[in-house]
Amino acid sequence: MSVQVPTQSPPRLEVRNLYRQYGNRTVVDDVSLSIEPGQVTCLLGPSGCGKSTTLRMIAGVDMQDRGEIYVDGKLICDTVYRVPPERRKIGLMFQDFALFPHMSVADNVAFGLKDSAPKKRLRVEELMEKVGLSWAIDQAPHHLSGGEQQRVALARALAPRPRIMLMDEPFSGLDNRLRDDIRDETLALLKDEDTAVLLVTHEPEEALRMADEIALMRDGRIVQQGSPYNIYNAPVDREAMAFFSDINIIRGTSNGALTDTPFGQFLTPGCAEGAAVEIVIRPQHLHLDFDRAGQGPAPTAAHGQAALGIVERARFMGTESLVEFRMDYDNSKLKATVPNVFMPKPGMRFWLTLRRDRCFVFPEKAK
Ligand SMILES: Nc1ncnc2c1ncn2[C@@H]1O[C@H](COP(=O)(O)OP(=O)(O)OP(=O)(O)O)[C@@H](O)[C@H]1O
Repeated sequence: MSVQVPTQSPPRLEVRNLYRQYGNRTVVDDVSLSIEPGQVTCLLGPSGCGKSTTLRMIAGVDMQDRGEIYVDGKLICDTVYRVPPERRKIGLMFQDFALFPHMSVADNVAFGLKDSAPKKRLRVEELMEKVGLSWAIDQAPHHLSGGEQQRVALARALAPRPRIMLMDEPFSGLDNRLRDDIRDETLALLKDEDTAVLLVTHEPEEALRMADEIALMRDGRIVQQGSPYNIYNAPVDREAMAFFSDINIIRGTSNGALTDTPFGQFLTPGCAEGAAVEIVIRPQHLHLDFDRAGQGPAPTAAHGQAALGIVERARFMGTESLVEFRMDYDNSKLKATVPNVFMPKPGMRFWLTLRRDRCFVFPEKAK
C-alpha cells in the first residue's frame, strides 16, 4: 500500500539569506522571509536599517551579493540567474506614486495591461469600482485629490494581477485621517486579490495595524519576526520593546537567580551573580496609589512592593495622561500613563507598583 504524503504549496515569496554591501558596509545582512498569498508582512525598522534595499532586490532593481529569491517555489534571482524586473509578476507602490499626468485615470490604470481593449476596459472598471472611484474613470489625474490619486495608483499596481505587491511607505504622503481609511481599504483589496504583500514602514502603528506578520529590522538584520501581538508582547530585547512605545528601566544586580529592586525581587534565572540587569516596563503598566500618611499599599503577588515617587510633571495627551515621577529611592525618573484626565500637581507623592506580568527582564547592554 502506498502512503500519500501531503504536498504543501511553496510560499508565494521566499527570500533566503540576502546580503548587500555598499562599499565595505553591509546594509542587508542575512535577511530571510517568506510570505503566503493574501498575507501582509511588514518590514519595520528605523531609517537606514536596510528595508528599501531589501525591497529593491526583490523587485529586481538592485542586485544582492549573496542569497536567493523564489516566487511560488521558482528561483527568480540568485547571484548568477536573474529574471528581469518586468517579468517577476511583482507590483510596486511607493510614496511618490506619480500618475502619468497626460493620460486619463483609465489609461493610467490600464498602463501595464497587455489584453485587448475591451478586456482592459473591463479590468479597469472592476478595479475602479473596488477603489470606489468609478465616477473618476475618464477624468484627468490632476482633477483628483491626493487620496484619490493614491487609490488610482493602487488600482494601477493591481491591474496586471501581481502575485506579490511591494510597498515602500506608500501612505506617508497622506494626512492622518485619510491615511487610516486608505490603509484599511488597501488592505481589504489586497486580501481580496489574494496578493502577497511586503510593506516597508518605519512606523510601528502602521505595522501593528496592517501586518499579519512583522519582521523587525535593525542594522541590516531581522532581529525578530512574528505576529504583531507577539512582537509587541514578547520583545526580544530592550530596543525591540522601545521601538513600539516609551519604556521605563529599573536597574538591578543579579544575586544568583534573583534581582532585588525597590519594587521587590524579580526572578532572573540564567543571569550570572553580580550581572547588571534591566527590568523594563511600559508606562501603561505602572500602577499609582495615593500616599496615606507615608504608607503605601501592602505588597501583592501581582504588583510586588510599592516605591515612592514625587510628581515632576503631568501632561494631558488626548486619551490618556502622562505623569513623570522622580523616584524617592535613587532620584531616577519613571513615567506612568493613566487613562483620561489625571493631572496631579508637581510635588505630590504617589506609591508606584509594577504589573509584574508586564515586566521584561533583559541583561544590561554593554556600554
Ligand atoms: N545605492 C547606494 N549606495 C550607497 N549606499 C546606499 C545606497 N542605497 C542605500 N544605501 C545606504 O544603505 C543603508 C540602507 O538604506 P535603505 O534605503 O535600505 O534604508 P531604509 O531602512 O529603507 O531607510 P529609510 O526608511 O530612511 O528609507 C543606508 O545607510 C543608505 O544610506
